[in-house]
Amino acid sequence: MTMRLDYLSIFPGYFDVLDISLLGKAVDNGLVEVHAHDLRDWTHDRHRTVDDTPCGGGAGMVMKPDPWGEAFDGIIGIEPDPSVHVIFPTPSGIPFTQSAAQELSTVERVVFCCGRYEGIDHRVIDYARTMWTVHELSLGDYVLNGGEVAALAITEAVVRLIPGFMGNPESLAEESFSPGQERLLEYPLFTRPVSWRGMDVPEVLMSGHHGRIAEWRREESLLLTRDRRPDLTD
Ligand SMILES: CN1CCN(Cc2ccc(Cn3ccc4ccc(-c5n[nH]c(N)c5C#N)cc43)cc2)CC1
Repeated sequence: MTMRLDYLSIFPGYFDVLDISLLGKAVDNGLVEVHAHDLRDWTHDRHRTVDDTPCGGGAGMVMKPDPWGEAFDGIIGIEPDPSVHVIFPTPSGIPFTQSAAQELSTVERVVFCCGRYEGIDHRVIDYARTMWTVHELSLGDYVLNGGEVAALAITEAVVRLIPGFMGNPESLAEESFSPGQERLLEYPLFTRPVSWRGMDVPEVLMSGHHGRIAEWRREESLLLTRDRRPDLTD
């Protein structure tokens, strides 16, 4: 299966980065195809206007619905198709999780709608919900300037789960936050040299005793999780 990824944004250049690193390999291997679109291509005025003042007053600007609607018609089509998943990154979205990434990794077509300013006219989201499967997702409780960085993060989390993408699929199953995994943070990692600037790799890791190593790693994960993410131990 090839996953088609579309990105709608007034900064389509954000997505040039998808041509490099592992994601670039996924494109070369035909696992994903990536299409970035400039929302301003669906404006008709000289200034290529995509925003206007908020109805009801308030600070900042809101993205006009018209360019989004015309872009949807051109990129996705005018017929409803629930197999198309449309993602609106937004501060008011549902927190994006590994299980959401897992679900999205089986989808054949994903369209990211990257807002800017104070957000997108809500009728765009309401319209999209009548046509496709819509996800309003948030990366976390902090404020970004737009949806592009979130779209890149969601893309990386999803694409790496596509069968055939990662060389060693077993490593995915062991990762924190993977379904079925106990929700623990990763233990500390070490590699050569064994001694570096007066600090040594923990002896147990050099013992070759797999049982003791597994025990040490679990204990470290438990300590770290209890210290940094007590919410995961509920
Ligand atoms: C009246 N006021 C009341 C406060 N709001 C809050 C607000 C709304 C938008 C923006 C900027 N922005 C525009 C599109 C867009 C998409 C995603 C994100 C985003 N931020 N953080 C995440 N985890 C994100 C994700 N994913 C931010 C975005 C900033 C602040 C404005 C209106």
